[in-house]
Amino acid sequence: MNDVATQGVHKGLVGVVADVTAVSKVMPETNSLTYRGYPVQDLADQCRFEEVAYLLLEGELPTRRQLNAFRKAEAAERGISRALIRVLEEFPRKAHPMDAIRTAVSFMGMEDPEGRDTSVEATRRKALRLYAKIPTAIAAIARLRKGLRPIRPKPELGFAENIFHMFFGKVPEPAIVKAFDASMTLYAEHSFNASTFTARTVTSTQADIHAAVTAAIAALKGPLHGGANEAVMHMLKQVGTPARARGWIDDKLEHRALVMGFGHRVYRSGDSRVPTMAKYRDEVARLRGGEKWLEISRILAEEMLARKGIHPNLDFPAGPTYYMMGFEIDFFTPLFVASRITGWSAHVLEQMQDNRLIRPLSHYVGAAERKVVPLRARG
Ligand SMILES: CC(=O)SCCNC(=O)CCNC(=O)[C@H](O)C(C)(C)COP(=O)(O)OP(=O)(O)OC[C@H]1O[C@@H](n2cnc3c(N)ncnc32)[C@H](O)[C@@H]1OP(=O)(O)O
Ligand SMILES: O=C([O-])CC(=O)C(=O)O
Repeated sequence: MNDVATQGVHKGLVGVVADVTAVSKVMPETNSLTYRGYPVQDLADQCRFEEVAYLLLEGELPTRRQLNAFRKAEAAERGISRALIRVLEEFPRKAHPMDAIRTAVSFMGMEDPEGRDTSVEATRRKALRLYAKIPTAIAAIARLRKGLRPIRPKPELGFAENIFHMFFGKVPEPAIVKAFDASMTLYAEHSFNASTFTARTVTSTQADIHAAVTAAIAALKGPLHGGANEAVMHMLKQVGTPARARGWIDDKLEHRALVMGFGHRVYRSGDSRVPTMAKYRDEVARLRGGEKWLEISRILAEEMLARKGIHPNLDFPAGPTYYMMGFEIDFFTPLFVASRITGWSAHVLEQMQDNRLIRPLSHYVGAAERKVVPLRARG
């Protein structure tokens, strides 16, 4: 095998700057992140997710009047069609909800009144419909697979409250809603991560936003990306008790296994979003009696840093937070979708407005050129 590095190959596109963006800035040197110039921690603490969604889609934080109009428009689009519900009813009960929401978004594209219109104006309207309808579809998937009827969205509820209402039929206390809302803000956007880059690649072919988002959901599912928030909770449950945590990690590191929720391609000394998410996780643990998960998490993080020099990423505190809120583990990555749809849409719009087909090169290392032997002579 040739030495690929000497051939100009950037495996995994490590270190490659593929385009410019004005959506967000990831700064590993200071462990910080801004959305359109605003520090993500400040957005999570001081704004509602609806304001952040508006910021990502429109480029500026909304005035009160703009926010009211945006909320109204979103609330009016929350409903999903009977046809989509019938499709969801047919899905196998054992289907992973990420596969179900990926297929639901693909179906929404076929139903959308502007499905084939790839103008910027139509794409902006479709982005709003996706942002409004995705939570409704995810909650319907959660209910239907238990044999329960979906709960209709309530237009008078905020984005976060409405998700709890559609999943559980009730809205928890404000501190839990705030923690969830902050997680939506923290998950919303992160420059050219694998799923966003996938959405931009699909958009670069002039395919429509539903195609781009369907592909982005497929990319987010993997455990090296969004799927890690589910893997983290499975891992914490497998560890089981704080007393077992050090032995568990000894075993993993001895076998050179990945410890989920740790490491990051861009951040090397800590993920900008972790302290804020950990603060809300700790509050949820206090309210829900989940201190055991905090103690296991503390030991795993301490050991990973001391022995491997690797820090946790956002999925590490987010996974147990969703668990303590009562969500089933295989809905954690779909909840990530409900947030990241805003970042994906902002990137789709940005790509459309200054497009060039994304098409890198490859360095060939296969067989040398040879003659085709006809089938009858191949034995
Ligand atoms: C929202 C998000 O998508 S955040 C990311 C969520 N993903 C996870 O939590 C999955 C676990 N983490 C990982 O697999 C990786 O850290 C990734 C995929 C996120 C980043 O991958 P890369 O940039 O290719 O890894 P990187 O080059 O930093 O790895 C360096 C070394 O650290 C090791 N390492 C990195 N992460 C971990 C981990 N979580 N557990 C154990 N070892 C790890 C690698 O195996 C590698 O070891 P080696 O040099 O002996 O081969
Ligand atoms: O940036 C990445 O590679 C992954 C990530 O943290 C995200 O998408 O939020």
